[in-house]
Amino acid sequence: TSPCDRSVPATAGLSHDKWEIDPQELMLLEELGSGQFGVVRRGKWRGSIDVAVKMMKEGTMSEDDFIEEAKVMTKLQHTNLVQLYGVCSKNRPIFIVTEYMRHGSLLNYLRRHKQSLTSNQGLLLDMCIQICKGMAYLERHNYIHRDLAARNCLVGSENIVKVADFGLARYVLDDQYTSSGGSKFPIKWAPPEVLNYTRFSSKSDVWAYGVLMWEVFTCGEMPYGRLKNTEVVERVQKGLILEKPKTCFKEVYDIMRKCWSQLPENRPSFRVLKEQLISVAQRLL
Ligand SMILES: CN1CCN(C(=O)c2ccc(Nc3nc(-c4cccc(NC(=O)c5ccc(C(C)(C)C)cc5)c4)cn4ccnc34)cc2)CC1
Repeated sequence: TSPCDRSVPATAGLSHDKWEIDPQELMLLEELGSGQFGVVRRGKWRGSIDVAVKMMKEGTMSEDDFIEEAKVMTKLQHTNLVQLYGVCSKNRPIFIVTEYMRHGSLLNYLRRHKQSLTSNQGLLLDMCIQICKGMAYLERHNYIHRDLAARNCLVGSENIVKVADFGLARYVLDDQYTSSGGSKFPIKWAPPEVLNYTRFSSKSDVWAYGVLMWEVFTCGEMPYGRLKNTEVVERVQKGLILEKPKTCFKEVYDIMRKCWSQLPENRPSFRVLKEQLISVAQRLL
């Protein structure tokens, strides 16, 4: 049933704000895993719509700020963004309800299908293009992700790939995650200006996107292998970059390298990246 379904009394949406979901309309099913915030479960909304429900462990996020932001997030709609349907904020823990992606995180998908994916450059490039389209939409709406990585993208049916949890990083309370010196900070996906001044922008998302491309073409290897965070910071600041993945066209690696320009202004926008990747795909495949 779509929200404009007439079978629901017209006033129904008015009593609740439309981003507020009535928990009685949710049926919680199996656990999908747990992340930074606690348990995530598959569910059914209004009996038929497949959803993922993040149950936010108390004290893990600044809830009121997030609930305010959820109104904006529900308006961000694109085929390559995991759609936020709404929140259940009237009781604790709060629930974040999104569309369901049946194949889980892109990182686990790459690792699970490494055998068949390694030889399929076309599919790997298509995954990168899909994510780039989602990120170009966020860029157009001046929306910064702040934690773009293969672990934060999700895979649905027919090799659909979508960007998830955009903007959520701002509401994490754990300073091990939020401060660049913290043990949980995603150092390996951060550009120099984020490491030095935590200056996030769409151009810092572009740097992270370059690392995500490297994750895709290595089918889920850990960037910089077992190097410690301090060693990675040193290398990045010296301008050392990730080497070309074995199974990756040189033209594709050249695009990755542009995402790792030291200065943000020398990195391409997602809009430009999308055009470059599509033309490489047309030429090479
Ligand atoms: C054949 N395989 C069997 C195993 N398998 C699964 O179990 C599986 C299937 C579907 C899954 N889908 C989803 N899984 C999740 C999910 C599951 C566990 C953890 C998380 N992630 C989080 O909770 C989380 C992510 C990021 C962040 C910050 C703020 C740091 C950026 C905070 C919290 C998401 C969210 N989803 C949103 C839409 N669809 C899903 C997840 C797992 C995949 C398929």
